[in-house]
Amino acid sequence: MRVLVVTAVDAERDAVVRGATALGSMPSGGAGESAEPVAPAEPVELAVPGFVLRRPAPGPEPLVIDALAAGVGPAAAAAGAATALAAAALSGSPYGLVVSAGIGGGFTTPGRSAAVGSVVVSDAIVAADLGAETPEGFVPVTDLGFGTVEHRPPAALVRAVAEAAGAQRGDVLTVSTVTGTAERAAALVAARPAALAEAMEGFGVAEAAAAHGVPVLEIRAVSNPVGPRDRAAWRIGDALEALSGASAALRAALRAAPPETWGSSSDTCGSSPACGTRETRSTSES
Ligand SMILES: O=C(O)c1cccc(C(=O)CC[C@H]2O[C@@H](n3cnc4c(=O)[nH]cnc43)[C@H](O)[C@@H]2O)c1
Repeated sequence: MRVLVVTAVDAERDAVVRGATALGSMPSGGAGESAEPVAPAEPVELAVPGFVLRRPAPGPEPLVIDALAAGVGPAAAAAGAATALAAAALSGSPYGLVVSAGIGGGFTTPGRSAAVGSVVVSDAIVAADLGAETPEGFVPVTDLGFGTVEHRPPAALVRAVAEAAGAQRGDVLTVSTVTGTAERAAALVAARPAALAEAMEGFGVAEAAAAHGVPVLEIRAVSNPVGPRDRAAWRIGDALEALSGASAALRAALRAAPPETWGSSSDTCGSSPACGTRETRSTSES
């Protein structure tokens, strides 16, 4: 299977490549075996129009992981993901999974919270601010009769990756404006009580994946709490380290839980018109 991991910036992409390469360099069974690891091979660079993909050295399993830094925000993420997906489909080797990965903010809710340095795997990828402001409050685009505001990864895959990564599962919100007040953080959680993390790219990646009929997942390593702006509280190094670990876990989970175990109930596309008909999605559904 081929997997496309989309990050915002180079530092995140490199953390993903480091993690995915570490397990790939194990001689046979992966992490935990006593045999000496071989020296990891250098990642390979591949050009797609407008972007460069990095491919960690492959492991023994028939799994190819490509990592792409597409830029910050949902529009850049969607453009990068869609370009790579289209190039792969046209080359006759479509991706079987797309992952939005990077650092993010962690919510603190009455029931549970995502601490700095921890990892969140998405039960749902949610466009939290896609809609209209009205005198009665925020109205999501779906209530206006358009599109979708949520994509749901295959539940079995979410469980497998979260377990392998020692991560929490929860909703990951995509915002175009980083939350900077306690009031806004509380409003987001009130609208979406299962929210555990916030970032700026997941929904864009998910829309591109849905347009190609490919399952999607989001992994966020928490670099800061969601709430009042406090740059001094950021722990980007710790989060990138956690992202690396989660990328190794992703590779291990995909070995243990290949696509045929994900079940047929993935509602990645939901009712989104972006998914099109089965015919328009057929290039990557084999
Ligand atoms: O200047 C600020 O106060 C500020 C606060 C949080 C994040 C930023 C960014 O510019 C980071 C954007 C980048 O990192 C991801 N990210 C990390 N933490 C968050 C967050 O709390 N909310 C949303 N996005 C976050 C994001 O996906 C971008 O790729 C600036």
